[in-house]
Amino acid sequence: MKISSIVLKIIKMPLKSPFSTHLEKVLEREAIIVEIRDRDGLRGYGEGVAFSSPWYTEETVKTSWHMLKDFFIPELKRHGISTPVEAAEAFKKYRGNHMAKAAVETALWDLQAKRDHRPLSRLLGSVRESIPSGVVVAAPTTEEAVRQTEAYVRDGYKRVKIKISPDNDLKLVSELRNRFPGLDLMADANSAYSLEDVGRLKALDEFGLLMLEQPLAHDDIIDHAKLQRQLSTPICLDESIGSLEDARRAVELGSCRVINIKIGRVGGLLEAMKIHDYCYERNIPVWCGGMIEFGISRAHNIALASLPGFTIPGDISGSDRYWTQDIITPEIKVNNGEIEISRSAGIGYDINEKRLREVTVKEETFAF
Ligand SMILES: O=C(O)CCC(=O)c1ccccc1C(=O)O
Ligand SMILES: [Mg+2]
Repeated sequence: MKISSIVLKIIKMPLKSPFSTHLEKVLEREAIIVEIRDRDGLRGYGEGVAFSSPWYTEETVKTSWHMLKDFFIPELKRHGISTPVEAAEAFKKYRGNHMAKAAVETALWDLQAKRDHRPLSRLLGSVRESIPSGVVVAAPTTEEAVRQTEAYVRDGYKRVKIKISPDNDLKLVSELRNRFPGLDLMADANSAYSLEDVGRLKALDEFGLLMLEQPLAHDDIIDHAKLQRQLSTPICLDESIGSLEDARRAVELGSCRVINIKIGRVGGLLEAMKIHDYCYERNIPVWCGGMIEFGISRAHNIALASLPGFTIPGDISGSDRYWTQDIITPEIKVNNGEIEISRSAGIGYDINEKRLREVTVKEETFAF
């Protein structure tokens, strides 16, 4: 199997409603689509999940494009690499830029599974038929958050995550708890707190949250360990975990009891699976994080989240959570809180070429 060409695209689409956090208000999503074609005519797809500005991690759409064009695609070409495991190995010599690496690596996983005529979930080792679906509420006011939560619970979502900061935490969490006493509810702070807020965070212990995600700094595991010792609510780390080594250090220090795995944040599916395996052996629950993504990345997330250690519903919602129309067909649907795993080869969804064309703002082809 040899790669014949790689096509990079930037797409842009407005969100159905704003995604509000204390760090950023996302109104519109740009992403990079990677299409890898082989000499037999098969096509593998990946999605670069960096945002337009570096508010969540240091990468952006533009830095990802630069890394892909000037380093990662030439690296594949130079060494005749066509498998995801070889690509992950070759990319190790370049520091960081995990989302750009994952965009290519995930496209190669899709291609590999299509070559093998198997669903990607099966290639990764899953036997599940469906996965439970969770949703994120990131509304600008408590009233709006309550309204959205009601609608998502009615739609069947099995777990709701809210975004909190010192500006809204106790009001929002207590209001939702009053209205939905039995709901599987968790809160993500995206580093809105410091150890000085330990009193505020201890007050949240009363509300039976499934977990508290990334309360402290994005690059910290020391203070999180100090905080975890004072909280009964499990801490889940997101931003702090960029690799298996990060996960090992955080677990050994007691910085968290749960890990959010995002394929883009950790540099690809291979590293994501290594973190899963490490946690699975130690009975540490993991779940699959979300990046307000389009259907290609969502499909890769579904395959990953079908592995046995993913015991908590992830931030994997239906295509209609954010988009009036997705770039894949069929769109991802949530039925009774579950997403069925496609039985088709690869990611299991086709590209909606017409929709993709409509939203493409930049395109470049690299011949091999
Ligand atoms: O994809 C989703 O549904 C939202 C997931 C989410 O909360 C999120 C979205 C963008 C950036 C960071 C985060 C996060 O988990 O911290
Ligand atoms: Mg998070």
